[in-house]
Amino acid sequence: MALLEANGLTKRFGGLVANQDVTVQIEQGTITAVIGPNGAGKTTFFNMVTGFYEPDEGDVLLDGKSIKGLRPDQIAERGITRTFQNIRLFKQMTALENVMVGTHSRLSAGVLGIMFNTKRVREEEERAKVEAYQLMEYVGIADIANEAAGGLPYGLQRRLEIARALATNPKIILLDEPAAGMNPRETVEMTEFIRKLKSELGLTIILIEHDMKLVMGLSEYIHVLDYGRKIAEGTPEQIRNNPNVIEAYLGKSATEVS
Ligand SMILES: Nc1ncnc2c1ncn2[C@@H]1O[C@H](COP(=O)(O)OP(=O)(O)OP(=O)(O)O)[C@@H](O)[C@H]1O
Repeated sequence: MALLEANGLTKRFGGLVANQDVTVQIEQGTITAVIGPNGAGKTTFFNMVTGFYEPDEGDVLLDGKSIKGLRPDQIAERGITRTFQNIRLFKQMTALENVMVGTHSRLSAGVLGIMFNTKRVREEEERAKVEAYQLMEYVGIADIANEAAGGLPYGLQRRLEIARALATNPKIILLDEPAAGMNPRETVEMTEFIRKLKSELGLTIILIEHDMKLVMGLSEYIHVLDYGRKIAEGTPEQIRNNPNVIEAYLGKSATEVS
C-alpha cells in the first residue's frame, strides 16, 4: 500500500479548475517531484494534501486512512509537514524560536499549563529548546540560532523553514520550491541535504521545483501537471522523453521540431 494517496483531487476557484481529477500515489521512503509550467496547479495540490485547501472532489489517504477535511495542524500531527514557496517564518523571532514553534506543536502541556506556567510547562520549554537546537545542528545552522529569522540570507531561511518542519517529527515532508532563489552552490547543498533527509531520517519527500537539473538528479519518480490535470508520471528518464511533457513546457512547435 502506498504511504500517501491522492485520489481524484479536484479544486475549483470560481470558473478556474486549479486541479482536475489528480491521482497520485507516493511510496514510503521515496523522493517524488511534482512539476509543471507556471500555474499548472502544483501548489494547489500541496495545499489540498496538507489541509490548507479542502478538495471539492476526491480524497487524500495517509496509510490508507482519509485525512480529507482535517486542519493543517491535525495533518501535521499525523505526520505530514511542509514548507512554503514564499518562506513563512516569524521574522522578528530568533531562528531557534522559529524551530521551537515546530517542536511545541507536538508537546502536551495544554493551555491551562501554559497560563499558569507550571513546572511541567517549564520542563517542556527546556526540552523544546534542546531539541530545537539539536535539529538546527543537524540542519547545519546552529551558529545562527540566536539571530532574527528575518535578517538571515535567503538560503539559510529556507533551511530554517525545513528545520521547523522537521521539528514536528514528520513521516512526509512537502517542499515547495526548496531551491528557489538559490545560487548554484546553495542549490547543490540543498540537493545533498534533501538526499540526507531520505537516507538518514527515512523521510518520504515530495517536492515542487522548477530547476530541472535538480529535479532530474534528485527524484526517483515524477508527476507532471499542466492546466490542473496530470499529464504524465514516471521516472526522470521517462519524463524527459515524454512528448506531452515536452509540449507542455515548450509549446507544440518543440515536439514538431524534435
Ligand atoms: N486561492 C486561490 N484563489 C484563486 N485562484 C487560485 C488560488 N490559488 C491558486 N489559484 C489559481 O490556480 C491556478 C494554479 O495555481 P497554483 O499556485 O497551484 O499553480 P503552480 O503550479 O503552483 O504555479 P507556480 O509554478 O507559478 O507556483 C492558477 O491559475 C492560480 O492563479
